[in-house]
Amino acid sequence: MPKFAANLTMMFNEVAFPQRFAAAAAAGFKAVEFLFPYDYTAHEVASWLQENKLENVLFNLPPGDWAAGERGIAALPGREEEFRAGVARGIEYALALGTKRLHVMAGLIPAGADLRIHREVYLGNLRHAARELATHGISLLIEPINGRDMPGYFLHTQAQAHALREESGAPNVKVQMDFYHAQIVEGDLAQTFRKNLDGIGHVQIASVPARNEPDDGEVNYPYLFRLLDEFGYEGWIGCEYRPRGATLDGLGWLAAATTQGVQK
Ligand SMILES: O=C(O)C(=O)[C@@H](O)CO
Ligand SMILES: [Mg+2]
Repeated sequence: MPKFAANLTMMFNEVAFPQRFAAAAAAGFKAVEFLFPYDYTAHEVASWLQENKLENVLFNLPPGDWAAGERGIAALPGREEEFRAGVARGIEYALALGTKRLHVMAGLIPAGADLRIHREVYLGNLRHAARELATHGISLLIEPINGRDMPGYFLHTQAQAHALREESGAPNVKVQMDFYHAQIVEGDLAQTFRKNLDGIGHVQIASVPARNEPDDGEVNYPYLFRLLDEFGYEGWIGCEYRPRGATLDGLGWLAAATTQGVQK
């Protein structure tokens, strides 16, 4: 049965990050995801999860200098040492939080760069991270991101991500299929999901094109939720959207999905 996790980076921004855990739990969520926990100690974040009986289903490995505009370093030559240190830091947090999925961002590639070089670096880093994570039973996720929101990002299409996943040779490398990005890049969401089901480790949702609640725009989410159920998807669905107004006011879609028996 599809299960929904609140994305605390985008949702419940009415309150500061530490208070978003209680807000999500009060709204009925049993699980949360967020981009980065590193501004806080692992102990602090673990305590917010425990106090609110929440599971953390996903966060990202350190992405390089985010404030300076970096969006991951996994495909950037010359950053391998920093990448490995980031993997160790991510594992340290994942163990403290009980997290079983870590997303690794590939990075922005300069125009005209030799993509073969970036691909080789990326595969080498994926294999290293996957090996380290496997010893703790953690999956490594890679996510194609649309080039309108993130121009220059290395990974765009589902096919590209699944080809790299297979080439990594690591069974714990999975694709994070964000329906918002996938719809913007290529559409054909239902068939693409069905075809790649075994290689998908996490799903994220938002309306297209506004990236708000999944109850408007060009994607029919009630239909997709039913399909995910029929296909036997057992993973989490991260609600990675920017609420149009107050987060609670926009949760009607979740109540409807729950009533229809989508969420258990
Ligand atoms: O943009 C997305 O979609 C993401 O999931 C990123 O926030 C990277 O995790
Ligand atoms: Mg996403």
